[in-house]
Amino acid sequence: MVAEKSADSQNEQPNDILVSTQSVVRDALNRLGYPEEAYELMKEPVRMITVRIPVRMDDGNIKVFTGYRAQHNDAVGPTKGGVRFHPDVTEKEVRALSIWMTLKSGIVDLPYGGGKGGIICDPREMSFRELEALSRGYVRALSQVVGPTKDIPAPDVFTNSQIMAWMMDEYSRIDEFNSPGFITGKPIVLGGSHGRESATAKGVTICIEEACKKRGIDIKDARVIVQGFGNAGSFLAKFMHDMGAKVIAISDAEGALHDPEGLDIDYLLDRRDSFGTVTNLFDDTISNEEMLELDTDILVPAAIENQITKDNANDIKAKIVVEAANGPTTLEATKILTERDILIVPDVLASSGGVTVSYFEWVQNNQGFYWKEEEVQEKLREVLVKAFNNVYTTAQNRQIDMRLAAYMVGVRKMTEAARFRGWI
Ligand SMILES: NC(=O)C1=CN([C@@H]2O[C@H](COP(=O)(O)OP(=O)(O)OC[C@H]3O[C@@H](n4cnc5c(N)ncnc54)[C@H](O)[C@@H]3O)[C@@H](O)[C@H]2O)C=CC1
Ligand SMILES: O=C(O)CCC(=O)C(=O)O
Repeated sequence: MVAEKSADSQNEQPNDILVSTQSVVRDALNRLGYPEEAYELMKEPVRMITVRIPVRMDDGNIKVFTGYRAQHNDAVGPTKGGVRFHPDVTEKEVRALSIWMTLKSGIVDLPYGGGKGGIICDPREMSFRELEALSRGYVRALSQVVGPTKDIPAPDVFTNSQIMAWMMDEYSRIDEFNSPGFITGKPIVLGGSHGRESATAKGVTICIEEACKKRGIDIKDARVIVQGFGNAGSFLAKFMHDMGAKVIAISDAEGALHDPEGLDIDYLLDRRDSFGTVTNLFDDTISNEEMLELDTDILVPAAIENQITKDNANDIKAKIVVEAANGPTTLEATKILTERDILIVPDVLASSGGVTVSYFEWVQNNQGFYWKEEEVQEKLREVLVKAFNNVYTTAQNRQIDMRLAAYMVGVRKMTEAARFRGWI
């Protein structure tokens, strides 16, 4: 098949996450023998919406924020994925993130396509009232194209259950109907699911357990480094600590903490703020860059994109890299790590616990009957163990890395659904 250059690849940057995602999607579809149309459909979201949201700030002035929602593909079912509030959000990033959501849903076999949203803002510098106005404004701007059977948002970087609650309330007012299934990651009293808050980290933990079995590592003796101390990273550090591993370093946007004897995770959890910042309370910090290169058994990037690149991949000392964050490792770095026999458990598999329990939440909202925490945990484990082994076996059988294997597993469901619908 001819490898045509996409419009984006003409301005290709080495760490351009959309271009690199498209190239792995193309490779996966080619290896599965799908025609070029499948790639044409998969390479971009079917719908990309830009919204402008005016918010009266506390100083009395109006500030107009830009937000995005990408709906990648709804061949399988409604689109689904988180909304991030971050100053570095870009349209291109949201497009790539929506493709990853389609892949995740395919890997864990959910009845969804991928979606993703973002607003360019810094919630760390906004008041509670301003954040509420922004969250409600985003939903008003998108109300015609989202909904429990169309596109279902959820939390992501710097958004949380309170923001989901405001968004659900705004949608319910517009819809003139109480609509808990419009959004997931809600507080329990508003129809949230037990286990959703820690679900991403729980899914990462299950992947670490499975990866350790493959590489003969005992978690009880293992040293772990976690980049990012927010929803994904802090719960993960706690789970690893409780399983007897030594969490020797953690970080946030301001820096990193390192103790070769193991950090006091319960103390750090107690002191972190709602944006996952804790290192600012300490003097003896190191940089995120230094932390990634420390000697360890397991490295979990759980913050942002493009953290492991060709510039530091040769200095990574971990035996296993498990990607809790979306897109933390570039393709060049993936190649280097794989050549060095470091096992990478890719984001679209490792972080799929979040959307899996979001699906459980949506199912519970739709049926109006709620499950116990143990039931959620049991179902999550079953889904993730199966997904991990499916991807691992694909990688072994085809002699390819886990990222490409995960994409091969992930693209299949959407492509088959599109074919049956007669779209390709
Ligand atoms: N929350 C969820 O359910 C899911 C999250 N993810 C991914 O996990 C990653 C983290 O998300 P959350 O934990 O939800 O976000 P969060 O907002 O709860 O925490 C983000 C953490 O990353 C840190 N951080 C931000 N910028 C950084 C930088 N430049 N360098 C180092 N650290 C930095 C923050 O200080 C904070 O500790 C993201 O890639 C997100 O897309 C993936 C699947 C689901
Ligand atoms: O819980 C969800 O629906 C989506 C989570 C998400 O945005 C992600 O996995 O990146």
